[in-house]
Amino acid sequence: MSEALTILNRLMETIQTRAQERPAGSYTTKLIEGGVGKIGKKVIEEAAEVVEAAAEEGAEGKEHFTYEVGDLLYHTMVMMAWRGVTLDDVAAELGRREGIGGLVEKASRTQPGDNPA
Ligand SMILES: N=c1c2ncn([C@@H]3O[C@H](COP(=O)(O)OP(=O)(O)OP(=O)(O)O)[C@@H](O)[C@H]3O)c2ncn1[C@@H]1O[C@H](COP(=O)(O)O)[C@@H](O)[C@H]1O
Repeated sequence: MSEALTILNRLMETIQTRAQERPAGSYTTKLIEGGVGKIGKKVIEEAAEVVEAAAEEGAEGKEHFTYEVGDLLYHTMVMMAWRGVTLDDVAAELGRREGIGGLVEKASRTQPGDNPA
């Protein structure tokens, strides 16, 4: 397994354990106990910060963008744990989509007479 996947798996395990055991003094516990409202607020906030940082130029901008993507991934993974969805579940969904172009998939959902987006 790549180093990146090892770290993502380890982080997910930590988050899932926090979600089960709810230790005091854990930020993950606070998020999980706040439910979809609290976690969702952070996911939206971090997504906006990712978009903002993506426009920043240079090596510093890239570093900031990478930092914000880390925040977004962490908070999305907390939402997954709260919802009982695993990394394997999401990977399986992405695997199911492999080879199906986005535009082809969209066309398959579009009914004749629909207003093209
Ligand atoms: N990867 C992360 C991680 N990434 C980001 N964060 C936290 O996410 C928050 C990001 O929110 P902001 O940048 O908006 O900072 P803030 O203003 O302090 O946040 P708010 O108080 O407004 O929610 C910060 O508190 C970060 O520390 C994380 N907190 C925890 N982890 C991982 O989760 C593990 C368990 O953490 P605890 O549950 O806290 O023990 C840690 O060992 C890490 O591996």
